[in-house]
Amino acid sequence: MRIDIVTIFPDFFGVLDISLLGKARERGIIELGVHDLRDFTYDRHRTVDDTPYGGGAGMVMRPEPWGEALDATLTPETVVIVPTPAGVPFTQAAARELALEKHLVFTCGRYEGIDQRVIDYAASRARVREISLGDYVLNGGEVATMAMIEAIGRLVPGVIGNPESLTEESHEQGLLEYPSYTKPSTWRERSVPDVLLSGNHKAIADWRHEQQLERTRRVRPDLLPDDQ
Ligand SMILES: O=C(OCc1ccccc1)c1cn[nH]c1
Repeated sequence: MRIDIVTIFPDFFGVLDISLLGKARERGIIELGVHDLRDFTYDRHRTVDDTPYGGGAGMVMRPEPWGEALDATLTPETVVIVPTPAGVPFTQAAARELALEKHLVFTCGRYEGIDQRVIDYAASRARVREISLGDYVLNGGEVATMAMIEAIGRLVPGVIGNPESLTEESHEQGLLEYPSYTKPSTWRERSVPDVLLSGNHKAIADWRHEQQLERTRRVRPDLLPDDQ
């Protein structure tokens, strides 16, 4: 998979050289390109924003630099991901689907956002997904992009050593994950549930599923179909 990011803060993504994604890049499983939007401006001040038509507070990102940045990165098979509070909620299912794509381009908006014509133009050239991480507002798309790249990157085939560990995570079967324990079996007067020390794999699996249901009922009833 190739990932391109267009941003006015390219240094922000230096951290993607580290850890799991750093290794996936070394192994050639994921290719990453970070592009400074200002490299696609031609005025002396490398201007990327301007005042909004129709008035109102704040600034809007100008279309010209974005058009050039997209021309330099888009292919017909690209999925353009636009982090925005006005987007479709991001889910583990979306991460799984996007992990199978060949090419993702993340467009990091700042200020009040990107001129709408850029999104419309991109949609004439490639698939565009306007995605929200949650119902809150960040100053720009960079943090949201980092989170999505981590959620998607770890699902790209070959990135995680043991894909088995991916099947029992929260949200994988639509439920929250069961509580986990490791040595010592007693810690500060608190002991690990006996069933987990029993060696009875059926009882352990049943206990874990019940814990998933109980935790999901308590914390995220919205995830449960009405009959559970
Ligand atoms: O703030 C966000 O994206 C950055 C952004 C993009 C466009 C205009 C303002 C801010 C965001 C919140 N949830 N998911 C994404």
